[in-house]
Amino acid sequence: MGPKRGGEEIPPPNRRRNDLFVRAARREAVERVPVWYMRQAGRYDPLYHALKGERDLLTASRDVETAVRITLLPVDRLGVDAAILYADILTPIAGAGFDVRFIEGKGPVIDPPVRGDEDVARLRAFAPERVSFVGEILSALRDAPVPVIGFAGAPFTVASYLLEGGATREFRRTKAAYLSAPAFWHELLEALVDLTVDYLTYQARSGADVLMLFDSWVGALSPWDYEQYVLPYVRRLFQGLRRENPGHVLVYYPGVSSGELLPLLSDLSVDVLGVDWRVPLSEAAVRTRGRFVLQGNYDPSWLLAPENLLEAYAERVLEEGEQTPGHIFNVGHGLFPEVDLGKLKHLTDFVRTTSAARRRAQAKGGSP
Ligand SMILES: Cc1c2[nH]c(c1CCC(=O)O)Cc1[nH]c(c(CCC(=O)O)c1C)Cc1[nH]c(c(CCC(=O)O)c1C)Cc1[nH]c(c(C)c1CCC(=O)O)C2
Repeated sequence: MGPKRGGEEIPPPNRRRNDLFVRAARREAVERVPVWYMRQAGRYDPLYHALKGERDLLTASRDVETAVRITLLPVDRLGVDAAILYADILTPIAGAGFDVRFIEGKGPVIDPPVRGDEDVARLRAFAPERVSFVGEILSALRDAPVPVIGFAGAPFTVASYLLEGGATREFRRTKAAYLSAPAFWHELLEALVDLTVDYLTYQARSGADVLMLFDSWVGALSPWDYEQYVLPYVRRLFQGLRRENPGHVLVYYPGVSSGELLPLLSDLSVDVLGVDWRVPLSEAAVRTRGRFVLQGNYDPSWLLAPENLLEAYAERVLEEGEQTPGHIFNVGHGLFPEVDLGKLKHLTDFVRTTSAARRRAQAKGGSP
């Protein structure tokens, strides 16, 4: 029998054939830099579209067999060192009974959006069993060759979809909520923190090795607002996750244009911090006082460059990564559908072989 927590049996950890990602996240010695990509599910890959068919994302991800195959697709096609659950940050929001739709070219739409306390009550009534397909997908991935990343949206980023009803550039309703209805904002973010701790803990118990929190849009805030209206919830969320899942790797991605927020994050209880491409990794390490392994931060648009240039950029990112406490290669924000599968495979191979050669040269004491 495994250990118990809260009266519930905790399954033993998974054994992966390739555990490079987890070792790098724990700052153990690695023979090369692990690599995976945000939004790697495969919109650049015709096989992804064939597996998904005419279904929308939420419908396709409820089909456990399809979701498992899509989760593993980039592992097979690209040779990445981690797989990420095929779901969305709005999966639990749909599970809580909100009408969430993905509209081609527009992104997610929530209609009607959140307006009052009854919506907060709906979030409070969510239990992970309402999205039991997520648990089934992760259980089916216990034999996967690489670590599996479970994830959720962070309270601010999810609140912005809930309040705006969809994507926005200005975040006016979201900012109005914390500025002019702080009690409501507090109730909403508290509800999202609790929901997210439960949901990610459920993912860990179901088989996820890594728990990642996407806060893609916090870069829209000033450091003052972030510190006052968002950071306390992020902090509490990670404290809860650490308490419930002490053996799991925790990752925070503060998203696009978050460079000015980095100094505020250095005391967060996480192992890995995702960085966008606007800040060099060496500088991100200074801003976070060397507290984290850094993940990133290749501009996905560099994949539009010819292969020699695309390699030069990758080498630059690898060099920067060597000036941090540890590096996991990734894009600074998600891959987009126009990315060429062949070029992405080329980049992946390049990162694998180049970082291995650099490590070997360093071990011999020479310069790479
Ligand atoms: C902000 C955000 C969302 N979703 C997510 C974030 C955080 C990361 C980020 O900043 O990119 C996270 C996400 N969404 C999806 C995954 C799983 C697999 C993967 O990373 O490849 C993950 C980790 C599937 C998805 N989620 C979505 C798709 C594309 C639509 C589809 O294939 O049906 C996928 C594969 C749709 C989605 N979902 C969301 C948007 C803005 C969009 C549409 C925009 C776009 O097209 O790029 C919300």
